[in-house]
Amino acid sequence: MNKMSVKDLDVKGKKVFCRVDFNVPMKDGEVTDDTRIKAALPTIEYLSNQGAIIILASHLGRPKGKVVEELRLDPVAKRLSDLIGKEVVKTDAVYGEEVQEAISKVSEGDIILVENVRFEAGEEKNDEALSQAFADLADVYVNDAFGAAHRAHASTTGVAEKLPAAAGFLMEKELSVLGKALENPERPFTAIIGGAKVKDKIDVIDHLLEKVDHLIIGGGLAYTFIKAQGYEIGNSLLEEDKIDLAKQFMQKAKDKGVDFVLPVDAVVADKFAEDANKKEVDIDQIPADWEALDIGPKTSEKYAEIVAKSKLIIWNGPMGVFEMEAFADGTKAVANALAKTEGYTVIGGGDSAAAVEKFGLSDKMDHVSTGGGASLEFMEGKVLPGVAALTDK
Ligand SMILES: Nc1ncnc2c1ncn2[C@@H]1O[C@H](COP(=O)(O)OP(=O)(O)O)[C@@H](O)[C@H]1O
Ligand SMILES: O=C(OP(=O)(O)O)[C@H](O)COP(=O)(O)O
Repeated sequence: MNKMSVKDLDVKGKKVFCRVDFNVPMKDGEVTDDTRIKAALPTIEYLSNQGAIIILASHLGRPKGKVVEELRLDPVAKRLSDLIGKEVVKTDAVYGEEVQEAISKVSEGDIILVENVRFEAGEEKNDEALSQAFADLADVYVNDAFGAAHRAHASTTGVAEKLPAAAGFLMEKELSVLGKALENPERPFTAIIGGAKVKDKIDVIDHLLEKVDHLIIGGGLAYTFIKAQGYEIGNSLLEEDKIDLAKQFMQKAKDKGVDFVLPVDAVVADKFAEDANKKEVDIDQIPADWEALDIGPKTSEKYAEIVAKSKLIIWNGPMGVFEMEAFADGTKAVANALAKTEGYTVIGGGDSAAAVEKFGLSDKMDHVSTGGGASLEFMEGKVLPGVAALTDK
């Protein structure tokens, strides 16, 4: 990467404004999954050991420029403190005097976490004054928030333009793994795309068709393709206005010699519910009043075979409605196939990462990205603003 690394900075005794992605799931004021906090520890520990004064900043949820009590970062500060074995000073302010005062009271190696940056209306607007207020707190900037790198906000891009700005270790690792995978893939290279909406995955499918040997489609978005092949899909998810595009993708795959793989069978249900009546049918046999909520066993087997012989596999999006146990088998089967393969496996964040975690298979994957939207945009070939804003080497 041609961007400055945290390793290139002399941070001893310096104030470092470090953007992290601590947008973690919470319930009843407790952090329920600390994966993202753990993922930022190497950078935080390094800065601390180097004798920097660390001012951490993150968003949590989407408070839209207002203070939302449940979205305060106090539980996150507590969990970070437990993980790192050191006090973390949490401020109620996002910037300004209260934060300056906290900074003046701590010593080298100490850690401050400011309040949820999205409590400020200027954050998502990439407001000049807020960016400057962040810059005024510190000598240098480090961005370790890969999960928010696709956002051009005050704490991800604005402030980066005002201070020497470097990538943290998590940011570097994410970019390096995803970058290597896409630029110089080991072959056969397989991408598995699932989830709900074709609309959201158009760019990624289009970009991946230029790169992969096998493109596997699962989840709700598969049925627009099945419909495009001329089959009845009942009440399955359909984006009518994307049928033509689905046809174009299948044609493009043919032209490029890409193996475009669609479900051959499905688990159909008579309603969208855990206790629905369900049955397995071939893909050309979906009954008119039923909907396909998971890939079927033949499809799972076929996908697992492709995964087994691939050298590199990227996965984004579940194969079915995995939140309901009755329709989780397809997603489980694909997760297990990835866990078993000798190929290098990359999980593209979001729902797939949650699924892999739920099945207890995260440790079996080579790389589980901390960014859903960010890894998707990266896979679309887009420049991430949070990365572009960092200082060139
Ligand atoms: N066959 C299906 N029918 C309806 N929803 C599905 C199906 N397969 C997967 N889903 C849903 O897709 C959602 C995940 O989609 P996701 O990948 O997060 O993004 P997107 O909605 O943008 O495609 C999950 O909540 C899952 O329940
Ligand atoms: O959780 C996040 O997104 P993700 O679920 O797509 O990884 C990031 O923290 C970005 O949050 P945002 O989509 O509210 O900007």
